[in-house]
Amino acid sequence: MKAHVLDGKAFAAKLRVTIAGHVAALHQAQGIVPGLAVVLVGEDPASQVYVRSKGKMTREVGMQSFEHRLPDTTSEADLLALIAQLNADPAVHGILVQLPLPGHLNSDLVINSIDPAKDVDGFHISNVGLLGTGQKAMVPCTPLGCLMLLRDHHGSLAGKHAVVIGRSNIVGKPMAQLLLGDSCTVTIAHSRTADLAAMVRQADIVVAAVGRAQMVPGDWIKPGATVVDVGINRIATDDGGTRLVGDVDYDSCAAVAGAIAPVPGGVGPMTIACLLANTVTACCRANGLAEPAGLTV
Ligand SMILES: Nc1nc2c(c(=O)[nH]1)N[C@@H](CN(C=O)c1ccc(C(=O)N[C@@H](CCC(=O)O)C(=O)O)cc1)CN2
Repeated sequence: MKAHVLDGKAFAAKLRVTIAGHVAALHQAQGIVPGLAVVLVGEDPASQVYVRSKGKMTREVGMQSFEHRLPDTTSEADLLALIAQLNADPAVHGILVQLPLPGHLNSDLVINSIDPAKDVDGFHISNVGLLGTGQKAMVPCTPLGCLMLLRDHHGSLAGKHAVVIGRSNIVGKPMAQLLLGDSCTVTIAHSRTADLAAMVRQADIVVAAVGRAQMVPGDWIKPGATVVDVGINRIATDDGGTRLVGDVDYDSCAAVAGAIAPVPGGVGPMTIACLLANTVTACCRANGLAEPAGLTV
């Protein structure tokens, strides 16, 4: 059996077309243009690529993009002052601080200084609490993208056993909350889980977000299970170059799974599309307007 491929690239492209329609309608009916501010501190090469892509796609769907690039010597006080300015700016509906931040900056402090209503990453402690208690929140983009792919493939997820490998605040924990919200039975596993292979073999849905290249082999996967790979790992190739791989060993997992989200082209593109979706949602909430259906949970 060869697994069905969950094509995040195609899904994200369609979602961006839908978002562009909502942005145009907001402009026409209300004279409002949603605005997204992205803050990059330092020169991490991968972060620079993601931030460039975010700006480009923001503009492509018709929203305003505000980019702030700060040197890696930026003090915490200066970064907090910029966030305070963006919090107060009515043209800015969404604020995102690209992670990771340079080591001298306290990420928790910085994230929690963002107005929760503009926290389109869904990382602010208020949004974490709202999501965890089943209330209306801003939902982290990568887990939201995974959930959209899973719902699109399965319809209802109720009763399925989902094993999330990884316990990060960005992916693992919010992913588990979202799957619980869809009535899955959820196990959060991690590098210190006893007999991880046996645990993963019980899963109808595996979400791998552990940050270790090709860690999950095909013989950990229950035949027919759905595998969502969140990993982004660059590994060396024999010809001296590099290539991107996920946290699962694609070929052996695809041979056993019923469906699989690949790397690249699976969850990654969904992350940015969901960021744009969250910005439209934040803009509608800020203006007391009905939220378009299908952009969040
Ligand atoms: N503030 C945030 N920081 C980070 C987040 C986040 O959601 N918020 N997530 C990641 C990085 N990220 C977005 O910021 C991101 C990662 C990957 C992709 C993507 O499209 N990947 C492509 C491959 C791209 C490549 O070739 O390198 C794919 O998987 O197909 C988009 C966004 C950490 N920081």
